[in-house]
Amino acid sequence: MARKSNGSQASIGVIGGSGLYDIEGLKGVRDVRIRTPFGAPSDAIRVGRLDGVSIAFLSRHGRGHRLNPGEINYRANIYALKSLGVQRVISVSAVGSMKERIEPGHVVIPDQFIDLTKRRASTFFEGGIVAHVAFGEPICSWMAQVLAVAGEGVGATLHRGGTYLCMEGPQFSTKAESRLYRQWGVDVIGMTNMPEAKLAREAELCYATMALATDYDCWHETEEAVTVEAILATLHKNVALAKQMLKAVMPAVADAPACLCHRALDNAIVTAPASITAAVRKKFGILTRRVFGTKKGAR
Ligand SMILES: CSC[C@H]1O[C@H](OP(=O)(O)O)[C@H](O)[C@@H]1O
Ligand SMILES: Nc1ncnc2[nH]cnc12
Repeated sequence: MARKSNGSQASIGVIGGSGLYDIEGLKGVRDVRIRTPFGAPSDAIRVGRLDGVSIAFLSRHGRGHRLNPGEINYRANIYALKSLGVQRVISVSAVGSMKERIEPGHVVIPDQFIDLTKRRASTFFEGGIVAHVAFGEPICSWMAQVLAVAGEGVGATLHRGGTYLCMEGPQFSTKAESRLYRQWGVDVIGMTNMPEAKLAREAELCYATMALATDYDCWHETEEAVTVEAILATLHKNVALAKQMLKAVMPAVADAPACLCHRALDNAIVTAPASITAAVRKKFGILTRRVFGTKKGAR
């Protein structure tokens, strides 16, 4: 069950991407500024209730869209959500379509990722503690299912499953790259879901993405190559749909059953407990408390 709001706590986190800088209809709103051992998140986190369900909303690029995809402190964002009690994260993202059948305006719920990012901190587990979490199924299948049902319920043209390729950016792809990714079978392209999804898994949070197609990137022979102008035009329409989907999905997410995502660190930490210093244990507090607390340390 979702934890009901006790002021600054929420069990569901929403990370709003391009075009989604706020959520309408939140009641009892509080903006919480959080400092984490990994630095500052993209913005203050807005905590409130949507139809009685407590949620924490974070603008990925910051309000006003101040951070490019490579500048986002993904570790701080995920850590900050975890520190508010969040257990499930819904990511909302603008993406380019790599398939003819995925038209701008459609919604994709990806189930796989290809990570081509190059210069981002992509793990919490370094500097004295090593962990290797399983990532063969990077998306929480239960969350993906309820997002799909919510999308279909509000009339979205929705594609269940698909591979999201995450590029470094901030420049868009070359045509050669775009054609290559199509040969790989990629469905959508974006710049932000990696390492976000990896970090969510390390933090034992469920994670699923509502990917809003805004353009056909630059591979398409007859459509114009992607521009920010075209993306923003489609985004304004998409964002209304995203907000409807978020509202529709909340009751189901709030009543979610226990999930394996919440045990991702079971058997993942390889550092011998005796080798983990007190300072490292302190820094990793909320991330490792469950495993160290229940197992008297990892193997
Ligand atoms: C302004 S379009 C390009 C921008 O939009 C996507 O971000 P997000 O996933 O946060 O919606 C894409 O990855 C780029 O960062
Ligand atoms: N074509 C594209 N490439 C990368 N990120 C995007 N976000 C939206 N459209 C995109």
